[in-house]
Amino acid sequence: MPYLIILDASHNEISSFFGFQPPKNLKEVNFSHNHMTNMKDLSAYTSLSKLDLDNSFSEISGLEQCCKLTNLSLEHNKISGISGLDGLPLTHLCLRGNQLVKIEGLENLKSLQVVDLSLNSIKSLSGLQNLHLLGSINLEKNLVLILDNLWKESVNSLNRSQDNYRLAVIFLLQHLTVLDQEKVTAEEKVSSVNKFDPPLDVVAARDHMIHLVYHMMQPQVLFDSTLPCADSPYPMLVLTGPQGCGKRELSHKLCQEFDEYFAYGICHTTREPYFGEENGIDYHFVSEEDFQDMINMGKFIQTMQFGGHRYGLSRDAIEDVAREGLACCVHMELEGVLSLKNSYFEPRYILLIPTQVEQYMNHLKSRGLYTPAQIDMAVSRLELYAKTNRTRLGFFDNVIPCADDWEEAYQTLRQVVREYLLLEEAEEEGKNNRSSPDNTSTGVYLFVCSDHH
Ligand SMILES: Nc1ncnc2c1ncn2[C@@H]1O[C@H](COP(=O)(O)OP(=O)(O)OP(=O)(O)O)[C@@H](O)[C@H]1O
Repeated sequence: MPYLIILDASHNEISSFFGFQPPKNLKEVNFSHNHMTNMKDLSAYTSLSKLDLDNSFSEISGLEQCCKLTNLSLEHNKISGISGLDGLPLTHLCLRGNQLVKIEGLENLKSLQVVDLSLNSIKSLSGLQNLHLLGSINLEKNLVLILDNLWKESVNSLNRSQDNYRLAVIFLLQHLTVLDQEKVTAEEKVSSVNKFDPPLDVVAARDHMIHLVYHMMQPQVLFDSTLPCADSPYPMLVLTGPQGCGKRELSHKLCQEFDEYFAYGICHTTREPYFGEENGIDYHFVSEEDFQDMINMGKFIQTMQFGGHRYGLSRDAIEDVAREGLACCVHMELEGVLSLKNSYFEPRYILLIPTQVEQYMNHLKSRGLYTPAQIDMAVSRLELYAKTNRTRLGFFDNVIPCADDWEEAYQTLRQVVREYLLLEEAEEEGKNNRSSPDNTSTGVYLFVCSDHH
């Protein structure tokens, strides 16, 4: 039958495999449900595009030359390892009901769109990560319960329960449209990203929500930082920028020089103090447990995780400063800013951004506090700040470039703050009219009334 195109010989008792002259145009063959045990070389069947071989094979072989094979079903065999498929143009592959324990040998099947690996003993999903066209996968009835061994660390650490399974797989295989025979919905895709790699705004919104709810569960109190009018919120100054960019030193310096206006807001952290740092001056150094207790008691305005430690600005830290009649000056990373922006405080945000990457790296190295990985992380976050500044107009009230020498940056910062405080104008006025009362001493008032609001 030289013109045979489709052959269905399924559900018979055939034990020998392809024992006939290869018809030149044979495209689809179904030999499933027979008694075959060994695959054989099919290099002469060059037109084959669809092959069903549900039998008793324990190994895949002989398909290497089938350069048109797009659909292959090896359902219900005894295959314990995937091999011999490299480079085939397969789009559909079914290995349901075999003895697979891991996913291997698929990395070069770049055209794969639909894969059925159900009813095996697969424990890990690694082996699927580079299949960018994969839209449908069936993993039902496997051991993929504990998704360790994954290729994304965020999922590795978070995903330990069956509940997370579906979202974790959807997150890892972002092109999926069908998982375990169920359509992947847009909501699931969003939830999976929000769970395993949430955008900064989502993290900030969650952080704010937690602190707001815990705070609302506490008895209500009138705070010193609550000014009587909504138009004049309590004044705060936030210096932000990547780790070690100098914002901490500049905040301290600013609070020293402008001590009639600002005091340093002391955050809490769970990290150990560095050499020379003092509890209650640089940070309140607390245990993980105490930090969590403070969250539960609604003590924080915002918190963030950074480098494996937690940081948080407490209401009391702000209150301590407000009680003195001063504005609170704090420094924090971008995530902290995003969370604080959700609160009712309306600080001025000043971004300090290192302009010389090399210099910034050397500075971090010279501090002797960070591992190379931490330095890389800090440097990679430069772009995050730069991008936020580029894409979110007005997100930062001022941007001050800083190089190795912070004196120049401080002078710019100082000038910016003097403008906020309307000190120049007040001095000018004082010069012009020496007899008028000096209004520069009420720093809080001036700070609020500047052109920002
Ligand atoms: N409450 C907070 N929310 C968000 N970020 C914070 C908070 N408190 C501190 N940070 C920031 O966390 C980062 C790590 O702080 P840490 O003091 O451990 O690092 P550092 O190496 O001394 O860096 P830096 O000199 O910038 O403070 C810093 O960028 C710091 O500004």
